[in-house]
Amino acid sequence: MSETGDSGGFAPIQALGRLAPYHWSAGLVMRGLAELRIADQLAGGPRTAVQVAAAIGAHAPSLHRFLRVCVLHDLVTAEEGGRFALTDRGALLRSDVPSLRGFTIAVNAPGMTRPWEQIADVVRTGRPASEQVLGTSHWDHYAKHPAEARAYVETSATLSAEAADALVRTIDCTGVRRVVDVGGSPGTVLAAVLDAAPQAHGVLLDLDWAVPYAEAELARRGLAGRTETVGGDFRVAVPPGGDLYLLKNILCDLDDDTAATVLSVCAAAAPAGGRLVVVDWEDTGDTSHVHANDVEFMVLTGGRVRTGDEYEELLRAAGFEQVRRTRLSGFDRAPIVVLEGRRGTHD
Ligand SMILES: C[S@@+](CC[C@H](N)C(=O)[O-])C[C@H]1O[C@@H](n2cnc3c(N)ncnc32)[C@H](O)[C@@H]1O
Repeated sequence: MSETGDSGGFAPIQALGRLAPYHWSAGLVMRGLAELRIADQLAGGPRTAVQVAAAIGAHAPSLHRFLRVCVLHDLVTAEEGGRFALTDRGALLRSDVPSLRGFTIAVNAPGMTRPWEQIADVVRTGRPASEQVLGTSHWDHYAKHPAEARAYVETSATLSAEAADALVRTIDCTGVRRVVDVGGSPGTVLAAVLDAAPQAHGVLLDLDWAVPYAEAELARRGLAGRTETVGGDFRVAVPPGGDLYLLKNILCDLDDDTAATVLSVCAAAAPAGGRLVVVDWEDTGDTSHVHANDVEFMVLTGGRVRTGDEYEELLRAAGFEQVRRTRLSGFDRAPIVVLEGRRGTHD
């Protein structure tokens, strides 16, 4: 807000009027820009809508009108001669460099946006909306919508890469022989652990639809010979005999009862003394970006972001002892906690 009480040159009511319409929001405009691969076309320099439309096979007058809305979200700028230039923000939607293009498409896909349309109901009832609006759970929706699944998995790989590198600097991988990554697709985290533990073999469990993505990634990383993949439901069973069980960003998607079930399933599969490592968003008490993730889980799956104490309590209740807690460095805006426990010797 400026000193005069304006917001971006608008009176508050006008500013809110421009913020309120969901379908004008940066998210959906970015999704259009990303799907049309417009940023790729502008990466080499400013071009007119006619030039871009010819390259991407679009209706030039409509593209021109759409690009003017992209200007409002600082994705492009309008230049002389009717040309549009890419901004630094818009460049993050290119498809030919590591970018947030996949993320933008994935988080604005119907599997995510349609449950969010029920936000008032979710808040009223305390129940997630996916089943009600999609007719299936959040994760099973991907089995029926491969394009959304692909965008989600690509995003997951991009977003997990940095955390996976931080994780292998945080936990001790010395002497690990058999790592079981529970809900591990697309394999980014398992690959990082196996790179840090060259003596280890890896097993990745995920839902059937997600397994091929993990297989492709593990093969791409040259790890096909050191890994096996299993399709299944971690609420029912996980592969036995691991000396290290990994659950990264799994508990945040689960309500307390299901989280307790999954941890008990892991405890039953692990040998006495077997290690469990939970890596997840942490509610540190301060308002942070993690609270947006928290509401996302509330809406989509009924999960939630927990405090370190809450995670620790879940681990201990499932029979994991000697619980140690640390945090991944470099994730201050959305803290990520790491809890390590060992399965007790008693059953
Ligand atoms: C938020 S992602 C985390 C992926 C990975 N651990 C990471 O951090 O990159 C959750 C994963 O759990 C898998 N998943 C969800 N429900 C599952 C279930 N009931 N059984 C097995 N996997 C499941 C999803 O398919 C997805 O790959």
